[in-house]
Amino acid sequence: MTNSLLEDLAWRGLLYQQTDAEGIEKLITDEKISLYCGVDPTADSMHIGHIVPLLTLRRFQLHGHRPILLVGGATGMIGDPSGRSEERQLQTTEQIDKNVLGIKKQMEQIFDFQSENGAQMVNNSEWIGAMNVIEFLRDFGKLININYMLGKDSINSRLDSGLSFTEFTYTLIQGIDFNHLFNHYNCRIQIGGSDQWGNITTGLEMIRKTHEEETKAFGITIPLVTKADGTKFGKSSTGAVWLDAKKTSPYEFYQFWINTADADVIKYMKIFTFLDRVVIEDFQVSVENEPHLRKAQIALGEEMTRLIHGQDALEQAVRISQALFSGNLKELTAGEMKDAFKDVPSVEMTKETKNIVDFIVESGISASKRQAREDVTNGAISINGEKVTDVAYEVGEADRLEDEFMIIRRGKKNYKMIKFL
Ligand SMILES: N[C@@H](Cc1ccc(O)cc1)C(=O)O
Repeated sequence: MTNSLLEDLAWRGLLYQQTDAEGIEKLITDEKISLYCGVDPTADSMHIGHIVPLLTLRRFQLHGHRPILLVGGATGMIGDPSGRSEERQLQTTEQIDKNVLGIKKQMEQIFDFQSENGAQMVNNSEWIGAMNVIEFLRDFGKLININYMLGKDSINSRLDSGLSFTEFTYTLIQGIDFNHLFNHYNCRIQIGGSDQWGNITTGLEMIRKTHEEETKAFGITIPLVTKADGTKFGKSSTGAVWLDAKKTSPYEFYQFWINTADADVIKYMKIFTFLDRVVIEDFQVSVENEPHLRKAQIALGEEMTRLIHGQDALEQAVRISQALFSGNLKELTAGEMKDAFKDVPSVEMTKETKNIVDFIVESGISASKRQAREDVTNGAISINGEKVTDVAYEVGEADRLEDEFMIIRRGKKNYKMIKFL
């Protein structure tokens, strides 16, 4: 292979299927092209699984090609059956409008919109929303055979478990999108996750049937990101890892990457970061020779948190992580503290002032009064990062952060959040 972009993509493990590898290589070597990837507004934020094709598109942009970012205002109304074992719940128009805004904002962060090959954002409701049913059936439905559709994995695999006519037609809508972008934006390639193969090829079929000469449009899919231990990629202890800081805080986001297993970290660096090959190869050596330093994990956490949340949020995430590691909580603000301890067990207590010994028994920190007294005198108890060694200490207003909560620790690692009612 002589095309440096494709070589890089192959090295990163980003090429799963290509409709015509030679054709694609020739096309992007000879010309700067436009190419697209779509995201349906199924939620008001994307999660990290969504960004793999988008980051790939960004790699094309860095090589001079123009990305077209499609938000599926129309397809989101239908629901893509690809890769799903069950029919989706329909969403309301209001929900979809809200989701579209959230997703657009996140796309804007990843791409450059200013340069000569600046990204372009489109919403398929622009052309699908205006189409009437006769037009749909005559101009597009006629191009595709039922038998051809039934051959698609996304459809075939759902025939027994149930597939509505609505989701059955989804692939035609995405096909119309590709055809539309080919006609109006000279869009030559569609990129998607491996589950999008069927939808991408429907588009190519439509383009082929509506254009006389041999057409020059292609599809590329990207492999599903997997984990070496066989569990599902992209989940933290609390669920999906979202890009929206309100759903997954920058600290949690940073932690997710930092906790990557040695067996996965280099693979993720290749897929998710824009670090150069030589840099990643150095990290690979580090993972092999000095894995305890976790240099690669730290770099991955930094790259990803900076990319999605910016430098300030990254620095804050690092600060929280260090404070937790050293046990020195005094450096954290109340807000950071809340974020850092989101997952520790919590108990609810009333706001009345209480003696420390009673307080830690009642909150379940120490098992008995005798134990509690011992813990306090031994210096094993701290409130919001500050040791309390006086058994006569009265826990009160001054110990409540934001008048709402408190972090109490027994020993080195036993944290509890007290929520005041
Ligand atoms: N079907 C894609 C999203 C998409 C929608 C419309 C398109 O034209 C392209 C892609 C998905 O679910 O991930």
